[in-house]
Amino acid sequence: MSDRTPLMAGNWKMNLNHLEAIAHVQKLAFALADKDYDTVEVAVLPPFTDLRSVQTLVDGDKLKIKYGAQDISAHDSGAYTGEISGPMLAKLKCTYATIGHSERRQYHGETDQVCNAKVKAAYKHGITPILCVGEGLEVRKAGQHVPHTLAQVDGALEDLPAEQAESIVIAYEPVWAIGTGEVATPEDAQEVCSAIRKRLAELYNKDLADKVRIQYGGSVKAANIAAIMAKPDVDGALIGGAALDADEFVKIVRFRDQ
Ligand SMILES: O=C(CO)COP(=O)(O)O
Repeated sequence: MSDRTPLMAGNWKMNLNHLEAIAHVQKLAFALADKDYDTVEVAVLPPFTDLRSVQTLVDGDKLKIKYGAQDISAHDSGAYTGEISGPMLAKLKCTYATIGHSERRQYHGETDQVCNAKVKAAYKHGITPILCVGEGLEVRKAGQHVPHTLAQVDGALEDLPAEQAESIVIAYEPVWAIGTGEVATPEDAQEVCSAIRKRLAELYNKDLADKVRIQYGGSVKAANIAAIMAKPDVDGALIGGAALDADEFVKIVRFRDQ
């Protein structure tokens, strides 16, 4: 048993406006008992426009739910229309910023180099990156999923000091399992998560690698989370569709009760 606290994070993607966000977080707060947070860390990753509302709710009611952004700019300020900076997210007391989600890589051309700059920008402002990596279907069919994913890890962590890398969260999200209902097997998840941990030991050291939380993401539901979490190198999940249903998300958080 590792002493890593699992992180269950709901990536809402482009869903739930700020009013819906308030209702949703209230439902989570109501359904989760204090003891749930002792064994599992719970986070929501809403759209930018919801963050202020979520912050107000979490602060006002002293909720233990953490929150973060789905992206972060590599720049601190300036002429970058449409972008949201680290200082802005830090001001909203975001704990996390998702970086390099496959949808950002696919639709917004984010490269490993861009991810690397964003990881550094997050740390500069005290925000913990949730770095997303994972292969598409063609790469998986060619049996290249491990080297492909490790190359993404290498690229995003380039020149990142150990003091920062030790707190990073890495989410292994095979693209073919995202939003498709086709979940990776627990063995698939373990294979890549353990390869990522070994790579962290090579890039840094074993102590650091043993501290880093590595999540699985891709069609996670209450019905499959327990089997995935039973694998030794899986330290939580990044949940898309199922996180939009508060009851389902709470069941995922309580995977140990199943
Ligand atoms: O992309 C994901 C989380 O970041 C996974 O999405 P789904 O859980 O909807 O497959």
